[in-house]
Amino acid sequence: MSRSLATRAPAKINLTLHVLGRRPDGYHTLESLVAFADVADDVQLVPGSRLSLQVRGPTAALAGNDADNLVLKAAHHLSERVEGLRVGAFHLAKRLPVAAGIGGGSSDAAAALRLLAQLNDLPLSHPSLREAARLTGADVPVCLDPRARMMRGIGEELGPALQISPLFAVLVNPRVLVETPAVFRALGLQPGQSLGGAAHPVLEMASAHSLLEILKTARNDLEPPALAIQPVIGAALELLARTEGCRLARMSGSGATVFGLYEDSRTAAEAVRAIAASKPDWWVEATSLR
Ligand SMILES: C[C@](O)(CO)[C@H](O)COP(=O)(O)OP(=O)(O)OC[C@H]1O[C@@H](n2ccc(N)nc2=O)[C@H](O)[C@@H]1O
Ligand SMILES: Nc1ncnc2c1ncn2[C@@H]1O[C@H](COP(=O)(O)OP(=O)(O)OP(=O)(O)O)[C@@H](O)[C@H]1O
Repeated sequence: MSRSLATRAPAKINLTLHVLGRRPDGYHTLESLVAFADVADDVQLVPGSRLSLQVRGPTAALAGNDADNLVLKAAHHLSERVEGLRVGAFHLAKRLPVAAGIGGGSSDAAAALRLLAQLNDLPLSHPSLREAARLTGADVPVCLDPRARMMRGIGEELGPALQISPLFAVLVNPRVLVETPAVFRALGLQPGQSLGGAAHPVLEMASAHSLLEILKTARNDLEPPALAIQPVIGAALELLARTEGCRLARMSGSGATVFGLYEDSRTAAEAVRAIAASKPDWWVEATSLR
């Protein structure tokens, strides 16, 4: 019997997210510095003759039907493109919040593609793998090789991996589901409309301190429309911003997860304690981002 393969599916954090316009097909063009957390789902693949999926874990019930899971969607896209693809039984341990702006489903799908690549001796740069990622969702390509990098276009244009100094972060999700299409719609851009405007600030990756200063000059353009849909996101941002040592509080992706950045792990851990004490039902995690 073949050995099972396993990988982690880390949360994706949009440290910045600038919307540049809306394409005639309705998708929005973006410029985003993406990083990855050390909180993650776990994906396992037991090689076998049939493709299947079993989802367990604290947030499994929120992830929808297994048949609609992005893990299977990605695997189907790849098997349609690679003749004789070896497959098997996927096991997903789901613990990341769902519909939360941290790309949980996208990262699971990308993890599944990595495992299929490993099983079939395909390099991560294989065109069919990249195509399967792109067809599965806008955030899947950046999650294929989960290291900090710039993401452009609608998510398919990726910059080189960036050696950023790990950032000490706190992730907060007020446990409301936010659907990505609704947030983009609430921006109110017309198909074909361009916002022009300043490109992303140049990222000098000298130190965590200078990166923080650069991040402060950027923004997440999806924050205002997401807050209009779910005002509790504003409360989460305020709570983070008020914790001692918080250098920056911002929303990730289309929300509702927000992140705070801190100078060190001690102040980050202290912030987790303070927020968890006042909001015991919220998801609050200390993590490093890289
Ligand atoms: C907001 C981000 O999380 C930032 O990283 C992503 O752009 C969203 O990526 P995603 O959730 O993988 O998005 P998809 O599942 O491909 O698309 C969901 C919906 O979001 C909108 N969408 C998504 C990506 C994009 N660049 N422009 C869009 O307008 C579209 O209405 C699309 O129908
Ligand atoms: N493996 C999965 N994990 C979570 N959700 C999934 C998965 N597969 C499919 N879904 C569906 O995808 C939708 C979006 O979930 P996901 O957690 O990926 O959103 P997100 O964090 O907002 O993603 P993004 O930041 O890429 O917009 C959910 O409503 C869920 O029904």
